[in-house]
Amino acid sequence: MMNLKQLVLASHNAGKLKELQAMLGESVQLRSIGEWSNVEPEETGLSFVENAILKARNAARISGLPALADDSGLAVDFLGGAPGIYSARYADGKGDAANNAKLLDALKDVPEAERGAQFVCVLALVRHADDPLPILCEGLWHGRMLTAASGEHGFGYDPLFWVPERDCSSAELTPADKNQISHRARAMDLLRQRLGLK
Ligand SMILES: O=c1nc[nH]c2c1ncn2[C@H]1C[C@H](O)[C@@H](COP(=O)(O)OP(=O)(O)OP(=O)(O)O)O1
Ligand SMILES: [Mg+2]
Repeated sequence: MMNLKQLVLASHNAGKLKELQAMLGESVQLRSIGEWSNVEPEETGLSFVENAILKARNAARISGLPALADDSGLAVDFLGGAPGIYSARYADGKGDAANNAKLLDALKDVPEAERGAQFVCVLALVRHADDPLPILCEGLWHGRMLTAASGEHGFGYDPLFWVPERDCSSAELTPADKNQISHRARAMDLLRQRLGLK
């Protein structure tokens, strides 16, 4: 269907590259769009799907290769699904630590029963920049919001996300374990099926 030996990952997030490459194994080499450009496209979509497609098209256009994008985020029940597609920009672009501090503060008086949340991941694969039929796969991961950060692994909101099936934070999981059960793992599992890689 296309040469899948090399795919450009339309992401400037090193955490995503590491996780997605580990999930794909050695059969597909993911090359970061950072090899071509450090300019990040503006994520103007209103949904994870729209932003994933927009990022994938941009990377395919710049690189001339098929491109995979990951648009993901954290949807907190008490906040009506925020920060959602705005997760990376929640604290106005000040980074993961500021995002986490802002979220802890927003949830500081929220009781345990109302602290449900889910990580969302949408993967979009385009064969070329104007591909009329992007492959789309999504994954969700249900958990709860902790009242303090815990753990050193992972990236982003991992230290604040309690994983019921492991009884620890996402940042306390080993990378290999997170890559078996995360929202990204679920989306990638579907993508591998769609591509006939499993
Ligand atoms: O497994 C995860 N563990 C913890 N946090 C996570 C995870 N997955 C997404 N997240 C958070 C990070 C960021 O705040 C937002 C993604 O935003 P998103 O725009 O998709 O990614 P990004 O700007 O970091 O990189 P890029 O757009 O170049 O792919 O959700
Ligand atoms: Mg982004």
